[in-house]
Amino acid sequence: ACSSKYVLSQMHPMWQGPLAVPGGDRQSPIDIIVRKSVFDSALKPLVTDYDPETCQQIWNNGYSFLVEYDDTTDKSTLKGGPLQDQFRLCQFHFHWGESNAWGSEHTVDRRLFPAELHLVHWNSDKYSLFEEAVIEDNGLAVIGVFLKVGKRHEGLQKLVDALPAIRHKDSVVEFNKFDPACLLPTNTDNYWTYHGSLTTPPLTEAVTWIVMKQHIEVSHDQLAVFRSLLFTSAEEEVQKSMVNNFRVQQPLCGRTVRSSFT
Ligand SMILES: COc1ccc2c(ccc[n+]2C(=O)c2ccc(S(N)(=O)=O)cc2)c1
Ligand SMILES: [Zn+2]
Repeated sequence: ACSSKYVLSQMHPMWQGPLAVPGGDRQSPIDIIVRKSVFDSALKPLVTDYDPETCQQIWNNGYSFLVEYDDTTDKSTLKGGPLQDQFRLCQFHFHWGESNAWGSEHTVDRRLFPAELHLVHWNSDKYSLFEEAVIEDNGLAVIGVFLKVGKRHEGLQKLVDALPAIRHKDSVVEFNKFDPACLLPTNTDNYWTYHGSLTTPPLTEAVTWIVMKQHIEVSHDQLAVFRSLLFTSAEEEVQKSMVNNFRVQQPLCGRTVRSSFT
């Protein structure tokens, strides 16, 4: 597991702050301006190889909910695409809005989506722990997938059914045999990629972002269950709905966004 060790207290739920990292010139998320992205024929297809047996738990960290994977071996990996090394899946989570009108972190030509999935991986060729990788330039690779409201996503339902058990911050339940590949779009060959950062504290500029061009569809009711989660722990008297847990777009600062497609 890659994030359960972290105390997330520094991550105030409504935190979307102007908080910039000193000298932070490669922050995320960004607006992807399609006509300004540069086609790179050297970009390869993504190669994901996820083992559902490595799925361990699902928990509410007070900012989103995370599905964590055993990343002590190379059983669930990502390579190819823009990556030179092999990366290990450690967790996936989502960002969403209080309404279907917004919620994603990245935007495409300023278009907002109701939610965005992040599959978080760390470079296991170069580092031996997530904690080491998270502070290195080429330490992390995060796949971003946009969610649109439409037909029900059968694969997502198993995850949605587990959410009521983790309504409050810091609640954890065992969660096994979930194959995150079912959350990827049918076409994973078309993506944008750029160098950026974590979108929550510690905002480290360690991420090779791989944002899928094709979205996935989930039902309105499935997304409504995301919004039934709470930022607050069971002890707090005022309960706050977990919504709008996204960061605002950050300056591109001269970075180039490459595309794997024309
Ligand atoms: C070194 O201290 C850390 C390191 C990482 C922490 C973290 C707290 C929360 C999330 N993380 C994360 O791992 C994390 C944060 C954001 C993202 S995101 N939204 O995919 O950019 C992915 C992963 C603290
Ligand atoms: Zn995220």
